[in-house]
Amino acid sequence: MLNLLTSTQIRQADSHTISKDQISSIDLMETAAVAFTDIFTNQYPQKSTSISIYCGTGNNGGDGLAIARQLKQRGYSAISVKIARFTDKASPEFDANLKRLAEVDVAPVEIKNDNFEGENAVVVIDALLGTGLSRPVEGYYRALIEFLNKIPAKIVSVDIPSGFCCEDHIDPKAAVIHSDLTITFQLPKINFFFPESGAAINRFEIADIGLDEEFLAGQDSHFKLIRREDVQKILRPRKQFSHKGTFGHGLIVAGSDQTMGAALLCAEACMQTGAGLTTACIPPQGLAGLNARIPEIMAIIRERSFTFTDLEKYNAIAAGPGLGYSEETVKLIKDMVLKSQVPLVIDADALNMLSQRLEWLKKLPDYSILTPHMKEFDRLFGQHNTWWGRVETAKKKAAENQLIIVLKNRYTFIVMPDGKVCINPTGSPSMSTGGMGDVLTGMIVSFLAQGYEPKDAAILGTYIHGYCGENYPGYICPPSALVKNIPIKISEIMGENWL
Ligand SMILES: NC(=O)C1=CN([C@@H]2O[C@H](COP(=O)(O)OP(=O)(O)OC[C@H]3O[C@@H](n4cnc5c(N)ncnc54)[C@H](OP(=O)(O)O)[C@@H]3O)[C@@H](O)[C@H]2O)[C@@H](O)CC1
Ligand SMILES: Nc1ncnc2c1ncn2[C@@H]1O[C@H](COP(=O)(O)OP(=O)(O)O)[C@@H](O)[C@H]1O
Ligand SMILES: [K+]
Repeated sequence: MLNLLTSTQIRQADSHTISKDQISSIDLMETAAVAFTDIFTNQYPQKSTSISIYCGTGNNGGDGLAIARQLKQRGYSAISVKIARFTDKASPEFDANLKRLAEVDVAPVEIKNDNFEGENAVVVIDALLGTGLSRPVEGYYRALIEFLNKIPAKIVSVDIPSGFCCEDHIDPKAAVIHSDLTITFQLPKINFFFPESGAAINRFEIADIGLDEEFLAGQDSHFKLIRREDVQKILRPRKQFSHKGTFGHGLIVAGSDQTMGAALLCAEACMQTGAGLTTACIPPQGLAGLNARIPEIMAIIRERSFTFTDLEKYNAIAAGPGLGYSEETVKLIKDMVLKSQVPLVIDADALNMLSQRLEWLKKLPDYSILTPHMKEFDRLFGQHNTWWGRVETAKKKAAENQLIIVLKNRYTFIVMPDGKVCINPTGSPSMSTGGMGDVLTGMIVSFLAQGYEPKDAAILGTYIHGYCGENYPGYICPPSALVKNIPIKISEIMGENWL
């Protein structure tokens, strides 16, 4: 997994690379400028595009000046450079790049107060402030950022949108550039994955600047980004002499009169993800639908006062999707919490029951997996004002109770009992449709049933769920369509190894 680092750690990686590879800071900046320009020119190949580059006087501004020179040398003819010179301080690399800019015949304009001139460029490159941000942005910088956010130009930020806080709580009132594209150096920054960054970051791309990989991987960090190769390493091919018993038996306790679809989606996801057997425990009204839609799935009919006498025959159990909240269902779930010998996947209504009975948290089998969305999470663990706060709480609760918490969003956070936070990169807004979480629960329980470790089941389920959704060729991805694609998508990820 990719080790995600704080701004301070990335600065240390810069310095380490400079001393180890015996390259100068100015040369590293040049590498960064070239890597940025390669991506930028792919996005904007038209050399007549009018481009204004706004530079601060630190190293982010130094990058901006080097990028201006690169663009000019590559034949971009309509380049203008604006320097926000609000203090007397300037970094040596900034000064050096300012001198080099004269070589390509670009004369920068200096901005010294908030008397900004109109800006007609089609593209603005934002190189005002980078990871050296040391305090909230105020004064002329704030005014300039607010000015740039109002003009119609597309904004491409260098490394981070100016004013962006790379880790810790994001202040919604902070002055920050609203970028269309952020081209970031070496590593995505931790807060790129937090929902509050949505205003500042529409999308980002990574420019490799050759920092020492070993050093980056060796830094202490709780945040890891899941990559395709991690998933490929975990997935096991199905062996020739395997049979349905090899792949486990998943039980789905779900569904009520009004929300039977949740049970059907969850059970189908379990089957399509490869469990040997899937049983859905549903009310009698769901039986006809289940048999008609998914004949592969067995049913246990849940009449009033139903209790399980044979829980031990299931290799994995999921509870909650569309289950409904009644005295009967609470009793059923309580029984499972106390009796199950295998980790449970707890979702939807079962999570809401848990939030009223927090004493169950300690009683759940170790490595049980909770799959809350934001509202379910706050119902469980209290109201949070920021996602950073939510993730901090998830780390604490996962450790205290030896649980895995799958906190769902655009980038789902999979929080492990040891405090590790694995961030899932896959998925798309086409997946924001009711029923999508039910499918995720079915996929996770399926991997558990097949014998994967709970932490691996959570990673596989979440990554592959998002992968199926992001590749769906349509404006929305209906959960019932996603579910049919799961087997093909798993073999696509596995490549030649799928059998
Ligand atoms: N060789 C390398 O290291 C490489 C670095 N690279 C690039 O360097 C960037 C980091 O550069 P950096 O450290 O110089 O910081 P940067 O973001 O330009 O700003 C610092 C200046 O801003 C000031 N300032 C801070 N907060 C402020 C505020 N709220 N409002 C107003 N001013 C504020 C601060 O002042 P001070 O805090 O000292 O008062 C200082 O003067 C990084 O993002 C990447 O783009 C790449 O080229 C790769 C190689
Ligand atoms: N914009 C998005 N980008 C990526 N994934 C998304 C997006 N919107 C929703 N999802 C995914 O879809 C699922 C929705 O789950 P949930 O809210 O529990 O749905 P439901 O309760 O309707 O089943 C989560 O796994 C979430 O990560
Ligand atoms: K910037």
